[in-house]
Amino acid sequence: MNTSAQPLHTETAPRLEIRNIHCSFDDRPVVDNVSLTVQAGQVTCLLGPSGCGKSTTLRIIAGVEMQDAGEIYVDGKLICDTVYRVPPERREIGLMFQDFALFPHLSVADNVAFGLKGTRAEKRARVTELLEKVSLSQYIDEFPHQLSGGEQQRVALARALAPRPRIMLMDEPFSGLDNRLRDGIRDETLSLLKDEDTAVLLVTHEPEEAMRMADQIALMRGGRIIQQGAPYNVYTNPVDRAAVAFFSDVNVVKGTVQGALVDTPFGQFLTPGHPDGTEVEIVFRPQHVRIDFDRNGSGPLPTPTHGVAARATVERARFLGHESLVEFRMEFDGSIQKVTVPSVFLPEAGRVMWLTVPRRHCFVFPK
Ligand SMILES: Nc1ncnc2c1ncn2[C@@H]1O[C@H](COP(=O)(O)OP(=O)(O)OP(=O)(O)O)[C@@H](O)[C@H]1O
Repeated sequence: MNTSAQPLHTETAPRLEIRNIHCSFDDRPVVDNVSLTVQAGQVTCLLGPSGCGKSTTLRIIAGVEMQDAGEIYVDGKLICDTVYRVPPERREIGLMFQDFALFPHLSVADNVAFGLKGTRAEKRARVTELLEKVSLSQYIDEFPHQLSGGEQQRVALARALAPRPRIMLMDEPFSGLDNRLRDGIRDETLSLLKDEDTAVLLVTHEPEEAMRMADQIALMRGGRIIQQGAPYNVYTNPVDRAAVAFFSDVNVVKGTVQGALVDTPFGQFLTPGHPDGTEVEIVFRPQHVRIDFDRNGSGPLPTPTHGVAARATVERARFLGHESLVEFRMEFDGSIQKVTVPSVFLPEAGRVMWLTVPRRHCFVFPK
C-alpha cells in the first residue's frame, strides 16, 4: 500500500476546482459558498448580473483576493485555503481582462514574450507560433498603438497563453470590442483556447456570450451559484423565473394550485409538489408561443400536442430585423403577452388571434 502523501484522484481530477468559497466585504457576503470545477480543454462561464460576485470569485482564484473560507485545487492539488497559499505568480494561471493593457513601449513580439522563460530562440519560437495562431505574424515588430482594438485583443490573448498556463481566467474579455468584431474574435479565441488545452473560466454578464462560448455555465446571483450545467440544460431546465428571464423575455400566467393542478386559459398544468392554495406562475418564452388565426370566432382546430388555445387581441406589432415582436392583450385577464416570430409578421392592432404554448416549453414555479 502506498502511504506517501499523494494528491487525491489526480488522474481524474478537474484542472481547476474551487470548494465552498466564501468572501465578505464589511460583513456583507459577496461570494457565498461557491463551488465549481473546470476541466482541461473546457470553457466554464460564470454568468450573472453586475455586482453578483463574479469578478471577486476570479480574483480569489488568481490569488489577488483572499477568501474567508474554502479551498482551491489545481489538478487535485491544494493551492489555497485559509492557511496555505501558493502566491499568484506560481499558480500557472493566465489572466485576461477587459482592458487587456498591453505594454505600450514594447513591440508585439516583446509583449507576447513578456512572461516567457527560456533561451532567446525558445522564446522567439513560442512567440512566432502564437502570433501565427492569432493571424498576426505580420505585426510582430509593430507597437500596440499601431494595431486595431481587435488586433490588440488577440495580442493580449497570445501573451496570456504564451507561458502555457494550466488555467485561463478571463473577465469580460470581449466587452471592449466593437459588436461586429466580437463574434469572429470570440470564435477564434475559442478555437485557440481548445487548441492549447487550457481550462478556461470566463466571466460575463451576457447570456449570448455564455451560450456561444461555454461547455458549462454557472449561473450566479447574489454571490451564489444558483444553477450549473451545459448551456442547453441551463436554458431548457431553468431553476426559477429569474433564471428564465436572464436568457430571454418571459411571459407569465398566474394561477392557484387545486389538487396538484392549476387551471389556466391555456389549459390545466400539473403542479406536483405544490400544496393546494399555492400561488404559482406558468412561465414561457415569447418564441415558443404558437399563433393561430381566428376562424370566425371558432378558434384553431384542436391540436392536443400543442395545448389549449387562448383568445387574444393584437395590441401592436414591430419588425426587429431578425424577427417580429407581437404584443397581445389576453382576453382572460387583460394581461399583455409577447410573441416573437422569426419572419416578417405584422398583423394590424385589434385583430383577434389564438395563442398556444407547448407544455414542454412551460415552467411552473411557486410565486
Ligand atoms: N475590495 C472590495 N471592497 C469592498 N467591496 C467590494 C470589493 N470588491 C468588490 N466589492 C463589492 O462586491 C460586490 C461584487 O463585486 P464583483 O466585482 O465581484 O461583481 P461582478 O459580478 O463581477 O460585477 P461586475 O460585472 O459589475 O464587475 C459588489 O457589490 C462590489 O461593490
